[in-house]
Amino acid sequence: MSQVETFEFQAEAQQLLQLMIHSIYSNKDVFLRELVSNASDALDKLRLESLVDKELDADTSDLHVELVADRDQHTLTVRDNGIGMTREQVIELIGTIARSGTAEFVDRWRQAKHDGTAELIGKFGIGFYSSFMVADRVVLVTRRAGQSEGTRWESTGSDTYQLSTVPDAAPGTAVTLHLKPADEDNHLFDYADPAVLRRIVKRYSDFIAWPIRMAAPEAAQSETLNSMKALWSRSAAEIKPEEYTEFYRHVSHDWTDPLETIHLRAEGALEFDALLFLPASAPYDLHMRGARRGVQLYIKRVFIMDDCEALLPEYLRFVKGVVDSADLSLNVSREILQQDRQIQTIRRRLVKKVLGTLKDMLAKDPQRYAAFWREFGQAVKEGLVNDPDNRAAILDVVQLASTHDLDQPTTLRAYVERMKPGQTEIFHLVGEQRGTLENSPHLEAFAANGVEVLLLHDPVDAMWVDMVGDFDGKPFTSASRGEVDLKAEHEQPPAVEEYAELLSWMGGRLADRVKEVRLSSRLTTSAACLVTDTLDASPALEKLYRAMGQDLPAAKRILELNAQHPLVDKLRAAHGERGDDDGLAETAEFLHAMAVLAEGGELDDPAGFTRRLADRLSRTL
Ligand SMILES: Nc1ncnc2c1ncn2[C@@H]1O[C@H](COP(=O)(O)OP(=O)(O)OP(=O)(O)O)[C@@H](O)[C@H]1O
Repeated sequence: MSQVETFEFQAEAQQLLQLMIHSIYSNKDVFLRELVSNASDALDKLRLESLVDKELDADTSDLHVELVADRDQHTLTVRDNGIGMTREQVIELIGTIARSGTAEFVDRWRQAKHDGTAELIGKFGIGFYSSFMVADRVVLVTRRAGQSEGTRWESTGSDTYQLSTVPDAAPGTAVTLHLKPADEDNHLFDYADPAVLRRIVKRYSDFIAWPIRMAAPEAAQSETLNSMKALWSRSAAEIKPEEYTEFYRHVSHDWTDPLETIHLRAEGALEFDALLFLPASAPYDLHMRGARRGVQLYIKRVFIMDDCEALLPEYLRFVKGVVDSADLSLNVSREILQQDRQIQTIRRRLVKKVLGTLKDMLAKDPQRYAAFWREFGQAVKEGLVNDPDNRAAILDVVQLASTHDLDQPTTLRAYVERMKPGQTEIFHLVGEQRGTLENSPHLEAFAANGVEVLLLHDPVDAMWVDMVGDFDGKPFTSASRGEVDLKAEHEQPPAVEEYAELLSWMGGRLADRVKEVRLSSRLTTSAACLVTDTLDASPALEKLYRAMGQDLPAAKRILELNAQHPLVDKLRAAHGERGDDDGLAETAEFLHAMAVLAEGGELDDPAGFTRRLADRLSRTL
């Protein structure tokens, strides 16, 4: 054997390994599912690569996974004759946490001092490292298809691993676990016992498309442990819920149960099977750029690719599963797929099916739907912007916070049913913080008149609400834009003439910041608020565009004053007596600053504001 070199695991990989070794995760059997899953992926990859690259020197005549249990040595080997890994790949894939964002996530998780690993494990698959739940030493020997030499990797799961070159390695990958002693109280079984292995494979890996064989010491022939039936091609009536769950875990690398299973079999002109899942909780990278998305694509049971983006729009990126089409060419590439008419038709069907499933869930099980919405609602709302064809179906399943009941989000349908006689618009208020919205001065007259307002505080809300226009013929109208006309009975007509001079003087004084100063019909208790002119973009939308790197010039707002407020009334009287002086100008500035703060905005000169306010207050004492 060649020289042995020692390497250090990447720091985050070490942390993850420690979590595995000291795992309190009770179900240790799942290590085998992870290893078989990796082996099955490696077989898929080799078959695909040999189809694409006719020159590849690889034998694909008997692709399979093999379990070799040695009770005397107390070892278990999981072997595949799949694609294998090069030395560099072993270092990259096994020595580090390769997937972007995962390392950062583990770090943040540790810093937040979360205890327990079950939840962490649920956030993303641990894969190969789960071997260290059951073994105190792991040896991996692998040879990449087309290469002449193999690589041996060995580790006890501490800080380092050893690498060496193996000239005569068999093609594919063999992982040998030096098993920890069985400790059934701790759910650690004898994984060199064929009966235990049979049970685990049947339970977790039955649907794997490749044979999983076990050499039977007493018999000449090895036995195949799994039925190998592609789950999606079986009829839904004969599939047990556990089978769906295990399949979900296999495709999603999630260790929890799916929230919903969608099994679709399309027949006729375009034939395809789809088995889709809605996860119970969002992955940590749901809102990160470049996160993995899409489902697996199979063509006539042959695995073609993971993360096939062309099959589902980005706003449904959390959907996991498999699509198997009967009619595509095996030579497809990602670029071709985007253009392919059949793929587009399948995609349309899948989107309709997913949105239809959401609608049913909302009607039949609102509580479960609420859990779904908490996790994925923000992503679904992106569809209102990006998928105009399905806008109506998305609007049907949207849940929004509302002043009607601050603890329970509402559907738009329920809002419309509660609209007051004569109310023709759906009112909403967009902002960044839910709390700021709830207390916003813009809501005062709405509250006084019992008119419900939707509180939209997700970044994407600012975008869709302007784009969508209406629901059920009722336009979306911002509570902080243009004039409001609530036709309140108690309201006194604003004393426009009395205020004309004050308004025009203040308009001049604040001209660099506001378009106009006018009397408000939306305030009952606050002195002032800022509103957006009818055709201007809301500040939330401006901010969103800026965050996306598009510089939208800031539109000036309109300052509205409450004529019933003593401060405004006294300012009018003082201005009538004294005209323009510095003290009054400062009060005008204060009114503007208060309006900015009340809607959660930022002052241009917060330090100057507090200095002037402190001066003022000290004079009142
Ligand atoms: N038997 C194998 N044959 C070839 N490559 C493998 C094998 N086992 C693991 N790998 C490579 O190592 C990578 C890391 O494996 P690991 O099980 O840690 O994570 P994963 O399967 O990618 O995802 P997850 O962590 O979500 O399970 C795999 O993506 C694959 O590229």
